Amino acid sequence: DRPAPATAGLSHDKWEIDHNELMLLEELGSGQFGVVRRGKWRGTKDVAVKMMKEGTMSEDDFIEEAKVMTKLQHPNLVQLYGVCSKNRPIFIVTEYMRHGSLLNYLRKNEQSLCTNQGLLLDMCIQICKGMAYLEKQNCIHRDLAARNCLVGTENIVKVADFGLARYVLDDQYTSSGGSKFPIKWAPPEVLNYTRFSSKSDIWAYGVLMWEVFTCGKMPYGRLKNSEVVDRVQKGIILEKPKACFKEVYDVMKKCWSHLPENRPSFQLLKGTLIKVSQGIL
Ligand SMILES: CCC(=O)Nc1cccc(Nc2nc(Nc3ccc(OCCOC)cc3)ncc2F)c1
Repeated sequence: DRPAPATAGLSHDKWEIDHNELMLLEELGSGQFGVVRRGKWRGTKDVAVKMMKEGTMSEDDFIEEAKVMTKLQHPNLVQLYGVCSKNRPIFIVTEYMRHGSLLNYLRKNEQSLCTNQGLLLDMCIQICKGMAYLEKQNCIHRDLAARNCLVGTENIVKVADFGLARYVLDDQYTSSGGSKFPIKWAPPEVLNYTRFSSKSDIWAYGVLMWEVFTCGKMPYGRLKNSEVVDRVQKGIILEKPKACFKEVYDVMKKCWSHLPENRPSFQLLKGTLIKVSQGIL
């Protein structure tokens, strides 16, 4: 596993990274948390550095959580290397993924991807493996979507920002009535009671599969959030993407079972998807 970062010897916390060991390079983009830049750690290691805009997150709680998150290690999870918490803004240092967010990757490569169902299904299976690991570790993502997955070399796909949603202070983002809440990825029990679980992650995963097989379309098109809430409550689900085998759409529909207990676990889903991929390819 990863070598423990050498700290300046001041703090004996191995998740603390000395910012003097970081060289910040080009900006990669920005999220609701602040700016993300590519960086070099100890001169050689490519990293992504999320510079947390002040006031966007409950920092002390997050730093507590960082100790746990550095222990979550899986080939399909973007590895958290550590935090620079001795200064403000705090830096979150993670593994660098060359091709950026899955959503942008799907949209940019639509031509070559939308005829390659095998590759699209393989991406979904990789994400399912990462999520099955989180499920086993009792870690709920709360914001699973193609925008929060990242693409590396050789079509490797990883889940990012797992569990981070708990530390966002902006309640426009955290409350289901908020303008920035990801309504289109939320199941009925989250819309009504904000009840998150691995089964609400499963619903979001079904929407993520729909994003993958439409090569990055916006779910429910330009419908307003209130219209989407109305449809979801009535049990109206997303239509089958054109470039999608019926067997794959059947899996999406299972993820969108109205009751959480009728949805599969990621563990079960992983086996089903692998069988489907062997059957149709
Ligand atoms: C959802 C808001 C949010 O966090 N967004 C957000 C934006 C930017 C970067 C990250 N994070 C990470 N990015 C990379 N690699 C990366 C590589 C290329 C790239 O191309 C941008 C220009 O494309 C034309 C973007 C990202 N590796 C690890 C991350 F952790 C997260």
